[in-house]
Amino acid sequence: MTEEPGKERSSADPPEKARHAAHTWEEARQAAFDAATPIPAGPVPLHLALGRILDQDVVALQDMPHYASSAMDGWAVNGTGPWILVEPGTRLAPHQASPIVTGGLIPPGGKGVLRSESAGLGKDEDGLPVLMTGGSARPGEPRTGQHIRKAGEEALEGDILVKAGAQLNPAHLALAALAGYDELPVQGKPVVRLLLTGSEVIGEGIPVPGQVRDTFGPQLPAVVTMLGGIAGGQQRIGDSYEEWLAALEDVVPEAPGAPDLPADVVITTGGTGRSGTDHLRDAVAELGGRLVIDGIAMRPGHPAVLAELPDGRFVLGLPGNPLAAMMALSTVGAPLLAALGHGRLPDIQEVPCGSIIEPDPGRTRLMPFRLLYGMASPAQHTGPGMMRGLASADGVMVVPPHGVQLGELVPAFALPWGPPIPAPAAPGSKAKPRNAARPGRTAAKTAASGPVDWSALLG
Ligand SMILES: Nc1nc2c(c(=O)[nH]1)N[C@H]1C(S)=C(S)[C@@H](COP(=O)(O)OP(=O)(O)OC[C@H]3O[C@@H](n4cnc5c(N)ncnc54)[C@H](O)[C@@H]3O)O[C@H]1N2
Ligand code: MOO
Repeated sequence: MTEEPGKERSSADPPEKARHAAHTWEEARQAAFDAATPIPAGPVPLHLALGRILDQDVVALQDMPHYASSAMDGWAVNGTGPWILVEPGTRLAPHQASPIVTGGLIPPGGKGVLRSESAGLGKDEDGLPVLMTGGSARPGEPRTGQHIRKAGEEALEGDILVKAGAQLNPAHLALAALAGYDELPVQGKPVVRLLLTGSEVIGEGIPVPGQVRDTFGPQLPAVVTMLGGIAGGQQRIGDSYEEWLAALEDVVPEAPGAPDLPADVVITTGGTGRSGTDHLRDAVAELGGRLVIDGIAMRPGHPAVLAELPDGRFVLGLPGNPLAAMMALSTVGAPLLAALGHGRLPDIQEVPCGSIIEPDPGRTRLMPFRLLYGMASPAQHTGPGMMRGLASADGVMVVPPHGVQLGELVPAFALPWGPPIPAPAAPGSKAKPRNAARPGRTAAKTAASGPVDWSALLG
């Protein structure tokens, strides 16, 4: 059941930090998915519409092109030459011409365009300037309609230019612009702003003792995008309650170029603990928000929080420890962004486990793994504050509290940036090293008698 402590609290009645009922890992994913409804479709400016799913057909608002124009630099002419020259834009009577450039509006009475390289200027018997064919002109040039782009030759008013459901590519955007659109109706997609907290966190350079380099700024916008969100910029704050409160009221992106769209989700990093410097829950409560998830029985990432503010924004509180944060993002953020973006609850696959993993009663462990001979071996360097193990991982095992036996199938998920988890071998077939059939190799002898723990090979 979802606990909602924020609802009963007021700022005069500070929340009790120590008490909360953690969701199981499975409950937390489902609760995050169920908390959100798909964001309705709406118009977005063309420059932000790339990759979005078109919600309604784009139709031609008028004939395209909407006026007849010249396809060549030269002369708009009426009838046969020689032609008397008149001012550009005036109606052409038979045997009259006026200069025109490529794309120029064909004047009334213009029947064709004589290319500049097919034309020559001369004088008539009265000594007045006239235009004649010459140069590379072919006999009969220009024919009626020659080198004129007719109105409506690309589309007639009302024609469907792009069908609803298309994922908008750059050419779609150009076509919409050509048709006169400034914005397009697209399916909703969550805009995610990041609030990175911690006065010890520095954004550049080599950290001295007591400082840490920010791991979230370089990775979270990309991961948010991979999970189907729109990275909407980020703000950094220190550790004071006032900063937390002000920023949660309105995250002001510092990153230049962030799309100027209201946030649907604010992802915070740090401050999920229960010490005097951890303010997430208090700030959410003071803003009148409700906690959807307050802790998950998993490791790492157990202090993760999901809250909903009265204005409808979700706040996803990731723990400060970098690996813990990524595991919390995979558990809560991925389902939340999927639900907001019209998607399904992300899939969980199974992979044969390449090690014995002892029980850890009461909590799920999320273990980045490496695939060795088709089996998942826990990666090294996977402390909650580390990134090295995740950086080389092939996926993440979801190890149940009762542990896993060697060779047993264990639930697993792919990394947003990684390859899909390979389908496990058919029942009855044994996971074997690729060289198992070759005689004389140690692997061949051992694989024949059952699964082998290859994790010692991981460096
Ligand atoms: N007494 C207890 N202490 C802690 C518990 C607990 O149950 N009882 N849980 C631990 C676990 S597990 C986690 S996870 C963290 C949660 O910490 P917070 O979310 O409050 O985060 P901070 O305390 O602000 O930072 C934790 C850690 O992460 C580093 N950090 C913060 N931001 C960044 C960043 N942008 N890039 C890299 N590293 C970052 C920060 O320096 C800290 O080292 O609480 C444990 N403690
Ligand atoms: O579980 Mo914490 O979330 O270890 O790092």
